Amino acid sequence: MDTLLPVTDRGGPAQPLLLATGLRKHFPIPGGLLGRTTKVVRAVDDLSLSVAKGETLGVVGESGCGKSTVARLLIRLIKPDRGSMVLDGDPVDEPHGITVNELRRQVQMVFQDSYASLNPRLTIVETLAFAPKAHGVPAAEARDRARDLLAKVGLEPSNFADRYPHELSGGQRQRVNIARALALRPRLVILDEAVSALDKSVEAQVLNMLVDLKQEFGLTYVFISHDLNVVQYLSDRVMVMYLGKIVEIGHVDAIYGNPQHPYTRALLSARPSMDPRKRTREAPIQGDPPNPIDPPSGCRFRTRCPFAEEACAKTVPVLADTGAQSVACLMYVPGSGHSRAGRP
Ligand SMILES: Nc1ncnc2c1ncn2[C@@H]1O[C@H](COP(=O)(O)OP(=O)(O)OP(=O)(O)O)[C@@H](O)[C@H]1O
Repeated sequence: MDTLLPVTDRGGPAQPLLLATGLRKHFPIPGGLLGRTTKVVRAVDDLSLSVAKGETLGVVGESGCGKSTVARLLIRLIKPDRGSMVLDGDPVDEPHGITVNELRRQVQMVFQDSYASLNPRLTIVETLAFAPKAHGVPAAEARDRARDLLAKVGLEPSNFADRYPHELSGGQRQRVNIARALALRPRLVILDEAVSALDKSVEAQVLNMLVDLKQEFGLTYVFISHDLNVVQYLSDRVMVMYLGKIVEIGHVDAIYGNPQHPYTRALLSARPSMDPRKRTREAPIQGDPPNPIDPPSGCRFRTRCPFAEEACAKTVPVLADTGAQSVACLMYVPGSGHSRAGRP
């Protein structure tokens, strides 16, 4: 079985809505004499993923591991150095496949900062009608649609349509951002820490709204968050990133119930659990991630891994299918040279 393809609950491979292969993004750092680029930040390195129609793919990992860079690559806010993407069978490739403009219609993004994302000079209804008008929807229809969308995100149109962003609370503004993301009837919505700035009670309301909207509009989500509990609640599958790479990916129950990569195990053990019986005995993760300008050779996690051996410095582990999930660790590769190989 191709380990990158998501698996439906019935066990068969699901049709990917978005397939990204070999994405790489290295950010040059100007330095030295004449500002020549001498070093690069390896933000995302040869990363492949697929998102199935109708699923929510959760993305987790420590700060700086490349989650937002993946999001920005998927919507082409930034161009990959390498790699390709296919949206519902069509390559994202000008001039032969679908254009970046079309990609950005079908794939929308919601960011964390609800205020910075909105134009302070536009009323809410103008904000929501803006993109549809730019795509040729007549003004009156665009405004009607905007009012409908406001109602869908729980904001009474007669009360909110003519307000400005500064007159709204953070939760209300984020509802507007979500409505705006839906205005062009996208198929995939990428939520990058979209609920992280909200109070817990508001966050819960917005999460439930996201679940309802997904159902009503037949959406697919990529949900990026540092909050492991929220990711577990919302996701069908979860992708765990470390220093620009996927270390583990699979069904949410497999990742949370039986994490296999030493990094995933350490990450999950660090999360607060209300139930003392559910606290794991795993050693918490030590230290900070290495500098992405000069990542360790072989496995990038080896400098913090309790199971690291010489082989881990020599071989870059690729994702290996272990059944319910895929894991990039030599311990899961028989004959890899790791003393625990095949019996981690
Ligand atoms: N425009 C840029 N120029 C240089 N380096 C960048 C740029 N954007 C991101 N980076 C670096 O790339 C790496 C990945 O960053 P990214 O924002 O994708 O991580 P993240 O997992 O989303 O982090 P966080 O959870 O803190 O948002 C980091 O080391 C970051 O400093």
